[in-house]
Amino acid sequence: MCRCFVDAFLTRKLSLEEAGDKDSHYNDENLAYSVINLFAAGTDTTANTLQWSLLFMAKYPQFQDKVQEELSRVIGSRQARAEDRKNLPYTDAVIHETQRLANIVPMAVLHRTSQDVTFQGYFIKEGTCVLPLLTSVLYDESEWETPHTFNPSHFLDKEGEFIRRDASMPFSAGRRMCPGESLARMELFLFFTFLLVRFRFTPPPGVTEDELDLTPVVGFILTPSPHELCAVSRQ
Ligand code: HEM
Repeated sequence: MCRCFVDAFLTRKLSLEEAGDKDSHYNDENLAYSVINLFAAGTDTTANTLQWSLLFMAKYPQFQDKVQEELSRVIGSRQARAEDRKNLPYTDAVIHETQRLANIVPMAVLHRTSQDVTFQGYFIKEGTCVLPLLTSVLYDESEWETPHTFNPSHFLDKEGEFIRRDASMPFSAGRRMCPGESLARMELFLFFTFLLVRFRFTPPPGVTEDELDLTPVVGFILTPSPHELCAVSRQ
């Protein structure tokens, strides 16, 4: 019976051992690191992005209104399914804009050149550490109309249809870009819509929207500073 990633890994390990392969990559150390990677790379990132999305919704009620109007009109009070995304362009744009402005992995992950390279006239020696600064793309003033402001229109055309933007790369780019992108996008869509169908997010009593502070806590991942928000039932 294969219930999960760990079962699949252990089954493969066993069959390789039975076939006499004692030196495969399917060993306990790699199993532990893979599980750690899945938790570290796959849980914090999505949870953080969701925190940012709720903070943006509480701070900008005019955008929350539009998301909730679209959700009520298209799916009503039921839970969204993956296939609903194409019919929810405004909601999709809000999630993309959340990822752009939240910029949670600003320096992607450290890479090292495997050989000497000349890139755009710059010589980079083999073995040099390279940090791809995603901030430079996500906040690029030549790409975005209002790079430093939350603006879902960045991802909408004149008819209100969702548009992809090349400069939207919160998962980085190239061969080593995030392998969890499609899973993360699906999770963000399902969790965000689930919450917004059921709740209205507001600042707590006595706090204004303007007082919600978007300054991130700086670390390897940019997280929102701790906030209290109210989740008011809509049903
Ligand atoms: C909002 C969610 C997420 C964001 C913004 C994100 C972003 C990133 C970024 C920027 C990188 C670095 C890519 C590079 O080296 O240039 C990365 C790597 C990685 N991500 Fe994600 N990620 C997310 C969710 C996930 C999920 C859900 C998983 C797995 C379940 C995952 C697994 C990984 C792994 C294993 C790597 C390392 C890949 C490698 O070094 O080859 N991530 N992610």
